[in-house]
Formats: sequence, C-alpha cells, structure tokens
Amino acid sequence: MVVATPTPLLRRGKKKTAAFGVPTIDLSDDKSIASEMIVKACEDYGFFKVVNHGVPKKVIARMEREAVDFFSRPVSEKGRAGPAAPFGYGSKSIGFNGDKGDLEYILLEANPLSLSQRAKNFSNDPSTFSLVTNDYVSAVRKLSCDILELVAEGLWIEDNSIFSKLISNSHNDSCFRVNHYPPFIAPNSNHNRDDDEDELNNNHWDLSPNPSKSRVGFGEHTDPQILTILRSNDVSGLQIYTHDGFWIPVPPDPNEFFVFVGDSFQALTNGRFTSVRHRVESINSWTSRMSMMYFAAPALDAWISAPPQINNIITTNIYRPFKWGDFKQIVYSLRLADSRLDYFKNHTQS
Ligand SMILES: C=C1C[C@]23C[C@@]1(O)CC[C@H]2[C@@]12CC[C@H](O)[C@@](C)(C(=O)O1)[C@H]2[C@@H]3C(=O)O
Ligand SMILES: O=C(O)CCC(=O)C(=O)O
Ligand SMILES: [Fe+2]
Repeated sequence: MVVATPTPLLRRGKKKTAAFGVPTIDLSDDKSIASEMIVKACEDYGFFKVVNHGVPKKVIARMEREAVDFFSRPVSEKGRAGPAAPFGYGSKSIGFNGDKGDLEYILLEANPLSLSQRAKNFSNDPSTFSLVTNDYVSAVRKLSCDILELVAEGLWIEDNSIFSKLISNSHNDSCFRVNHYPPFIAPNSNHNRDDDEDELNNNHWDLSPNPSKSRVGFGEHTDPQILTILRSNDVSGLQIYTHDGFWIPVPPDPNEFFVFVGDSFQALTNGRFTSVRHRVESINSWTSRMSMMYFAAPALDAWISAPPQINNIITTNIYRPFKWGDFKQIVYSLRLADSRLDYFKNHTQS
C-alpha cells in the first residue's frame, strides 16, 4: 500500500491541486492488516481504493453496458424517465435547489422492488435491466458490508456488525446513481482524438470552445450516507479535497472501487472519520466519463449515533443522535456544497 503525503504538483490560479498515492487496501490481505489500513485511510482522507474486492468483472461490465445503452438513446426518450425527483433521469440539474453540472444521470432506489418498477423507464428489456442492476447493487452492498466489518474490527469494537447491520437491514435506504459526463475539450488545447475511443452518444452535447480550461461536472460536496462505493470508466475528472487544503485528482481505475466516508459515518465515529469533500471537473477528454455510485444508507428510522466504544479518547459527543430520515430531509433542503452535519452539532460544540 502507498500512502504518500500530498506534495504540491501544480497550481492553477488560486486553486491548489496536488498528486498523491491513493491509499490502496488489498481485501485479500490478512484481515488485521486490512482493517488497520482502512481505519487509517478513513481517518487521514475519508477515502481509499480497494483491490481484490470480489465483485466479478462480468457484473460490472453488464451494468456498464445497460447504462451505456440508456445514455445512448435519443434525448426525447431519456427525458421520459425524468425529471429526477430525486429518482429517475436527470440532466444538468442536481437536487432541488439550483445546483447545476455538466452531466446527465440516473438515480435509483437500490431495493429490488423499486428497481423492478422503474426498469421499464430505462430499457426495452426491463427484466434484464432490473436483474443486472440488482446483481450489481447486491455485489457492492456486500462489499460495503465487508468494509464496514473491517472498520469495526480496526476500531476494536467487539460486535463487528455494528455498522454493517445498518445497511444490510431490509429497510435500508441505499441508492444507486450512474453519472455520464460529456466529452470536454478546452480551447487551444492540442488534445487529439484517439481512434479507438468507444464514444457514447454526444450528439446533444456542446463541444464548442469554452472560455475555461475545465468545466464543473459535479460540484464539490460530501456524500450524506455512511459509505459510497464508486466505480468509473477510464476517464478522469474526480478530485478529492484533503485536510491540508489540496484538491487532488484521482486517477481512474475501471477494475477497482473507490470508497468515500459519508457524513453519517463521520457522525457514527464521533468525528474520528471525516466525510471527504469531492467534485468532478471535466478535463480534456474526447470520451465521456461514466461513473456508478452505490450510496450505502440505513433505514429512514435508524438512529445515527456514535457507539460508546468509539469514545475511548474523546468523551464528548460532537453530534446529537439523529434519525437518517431527519438528516435526509435537511440534506434535500440544502445546496450541494453545504455542510449539513453542522445542523446536528451539540450546542456545546463551536
Ligand atoms: C443538491 C442536492 C443533490 C443531492 C441532495 C442535495 O440537496 C444535497 C446532496 C446531494 C447528494 C450528493 C450525494 C449523492 O449523489 C446524492 C444522491 C445524495 O444523497 O446527496 C445527491 C443528492 C441528489 O442528487 O439527489
Ligand atoms: O461522478 C463521479 O465520479 C462522482 C459523483 C458524485 O460524487 C456523486 O454522484 O455523489
Ligand atoms: Fe459524491
């Protein structure tokens, strides 16, 4: 595993960016090693990559194919699966409060019933779409549970299912999103189109010169859930924000998964882990970026509160216990970039 300290690489205007070695956890390693490394990555960055994750390549490839097929449809057809409210097909608008991004997306509830009910909006072969999506979601849910069990072990909590049971609960409120970012070529760039690029439908995207060198794909934010499991194709754009104030580009890796600590995990660990701010900037590419995120969330009536075992050093609770459903309401009343956990801080905290 490489965990390098971020070192400044390039500066653009006032924006600080840097390169670093993404903490990488090999899930085939000895459990005690993997669990210790995951806890360290969650504390240092709230972000890491997992390899030897056990999700079959075929499951990923079939999900990707379904999503490519959907995004390749004519705009008028895709529009019938929207607007996202919040579930469904969305284009350029994110959430209900005016956030915009250069992307189109599918947002779905990750439970089998809802997936099968919505499948007809996304495919001419709904039963295959729902089967493939279910297989993908089940595989990444299992991966989330494995990671959460390792976290509990790394924190020396006796009940290693203390976190995983929140998302394996049959009423879990997890969701699944596929984002599709159009190609972007900055003006005056010498970027050449590769012949072998398997380009997704781009007939409705504006590829004319843009005055800036990059475009906002998905604005900066933290994910509200417990964990996010992300897989993308080979096109870059994802950046994470580190504690020392750097935006770090994350090199894509289509065979592996990236894991993000979400706000609810920050609260469940009484601030020992921090949810990682991240964003997507479209940077020179003739091909589109496609990413798939599984957002692991508990049931709406589940309490988010740090177990006493977390508090072996700091004994004050930073956050008031809250129900996931109440937190979600606040989340949807706010903008993408807002710090929503602040609403649940104990009054004694500054
Ligand atoms: C602007 C918004 C979109 C979002 C809900 C919110 O009000 C603030 C958080 C956003 C976010 C970010 C992570 C996930 O992509 C997401 C599904 C989530 O749970 O919170 C989105 C929400 C969304 O796009 O509906
Ligand atoms: O598309 C990506 O790579 C990340 C998107 C994201 O952060 C989100 O959908 O919450
Ligand atoms: Fe996110």
